[in-house]
This record gives sequence, C-alpha cells and structure tokens, in this order.
Amino acid sequence: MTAPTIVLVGPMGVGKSTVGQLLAERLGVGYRDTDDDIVAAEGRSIAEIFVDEGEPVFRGIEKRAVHKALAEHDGILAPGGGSILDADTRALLAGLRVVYLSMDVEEAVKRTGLNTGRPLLAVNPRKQWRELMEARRHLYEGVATAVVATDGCAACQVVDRVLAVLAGGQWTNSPRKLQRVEGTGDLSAPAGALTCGAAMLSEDRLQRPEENR
Ligand SMILES: Nc1ncnc2c1ncn2[C@@H]1O[C@H](COP(=O)(O)OP(=O)(O)OP(=O)(O)O)[C@@H](O)[C@H]1O
Ligand SMILES: O=C(O)C1=C[C@@H](O)[C@@H](O)[C@H](O)C1
Ligand SMILES: [Mg+2]
Repeated sequence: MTAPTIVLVGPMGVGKSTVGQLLAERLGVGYRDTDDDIVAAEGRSIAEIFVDEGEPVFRGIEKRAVHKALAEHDGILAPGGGSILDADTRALLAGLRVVYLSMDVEEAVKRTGLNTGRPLLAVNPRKQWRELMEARRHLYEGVATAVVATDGCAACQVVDRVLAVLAGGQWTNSPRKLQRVEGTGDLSAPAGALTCGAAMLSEDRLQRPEENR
C-alpha cells in the first residue's frame, strides 16, 4: 500500500510548503501539497473558495483532497493546515510518520502578518492565530509522531531537524513518547543529505504559493 514518506502538519505559515519542497528535494522523493491540488482542481484560490462558498464547503473539498493524496502519494505530503480538524483524516494519519511543525505567535505574525491571502488570518492575525492554536494544538500533537520547533530557524535548518528525526527512526503515535526537537542547537543532517548551506541556494527555486492561500 502507498503511504507518504513524511506528512507535515502545522498551522498556516509554519512552513509546510517551504520545508516540504526542500525536504523532498533532499530525500529525492516527490512533493505534494493538497492546497495546490485544490487550487488546480477548482481553478480558484483558497481565499476565493472561502469567500465564495464558506469554510464548511472548503473543509469538505479539503477532506476529499487529503484522503486522495494519502492514498496516492508516497513522497512528502503537506496537507492543508486545517485538515486535522476532521476526525476521519486524523484516523488516516495514525500509523504514518507525521511531523508537526510548530511556532509561537510572534513567529507566526512575522511569517503571515503582511499576507492577505490566508482567509483565517485576514483580520487581527495575532488574536486569530492564538484562538486557532488553542483549538488545534492538541489535534496537531495528537496526530504527530514528532514535533519540530521552527522558531528562529531558517527553512533549511528545519529540514535538518526533520531529517535528524527521520534518521533517529523513533516514530511513535503515543503522545507520551512524542519526540520534540527545539532550541537553537545544531543538528547534523544524516549522511548523504545536502548541507543546510547548499539547500539555502535551492530555496530560491521554490514555488511561492503565497497568492493562493
Ligand atoms: N523556517 C522559516 N523561517 C522563516 N520564514 C519561513 C520559514 N518557513 C517558511 N517561511 C516563510 O513563511 C511563509 C509561509 O511559509 P509556507 O507557505 O511554507 O507555510 P505553510 O505552512 O505552507 O502555510 P499554509 O498552511 O498557509 O499553506 C513564506 O513566506 C515562507 O517563505
Ligand atoms: O490552517 C488552515 O485552516 C488553513 C491552512 C492553509 O493550508 C489553507 O488550507 C487555508 O488557508 C486554511
Ligand atoms: Mg502551504
């Protein structure tokens, strides 16, 4: 049965798409992002779907897109940040390698504050983000096999952290044993991986999906 190598979950702007593309490049596997799948299938941006149809309709579209991707994709998968709100989706994530990319509110505002493409953060982003995380943090942690803190880390450093967790091989779906990687200490990437510096060069080549969020 096909299953993604790693599923990246976390809130808007934490870097799922950025880190996911770099990670896929470093591992030599494919990258898939369900927000992109939805935009391509619908022919309109996520923000437009929210405005045209409302959030519940978007969540239905998202659920179908995520379930399809989980069944088809064997590389790095970045499902939409809110997809863990669905209990069926959380059940499908059980047993997979799921990394929760986390950040604090100040980092979130830095990364998303000036961007108007994320419908759930369009007004008063700091307050919206806090409320959203109060509702979701336990869901992200519940599906995660590892939590990787991204505060103050360049995207390539986050990739190194995820690779270090992957190399450690200690995957578990038990929240009590959840692995956490945080702080600013250096983590060496596993043998064969590019260095962070080399990966930084390739960050310029990443797609910038900002307009679609
Ligand atoms: N580790 C990082 N450090 C600094 N900026 C970052 C980092 N990761 C991503 N960014 C920047 O933050 C913004 C959001 O990143 P990205 O679009 O990858 O997040 P996302 O989790 O995919 O968000 P969404 O759920 O809305 O799709 C982008 O401008 C990106 O360049
Ligand atoms: O966290 C969320 O609810 C969202 C995250 C993005 O990936 C998009 O799916 C959309 O902006 C909603
Ligand atoms: Mg994204």
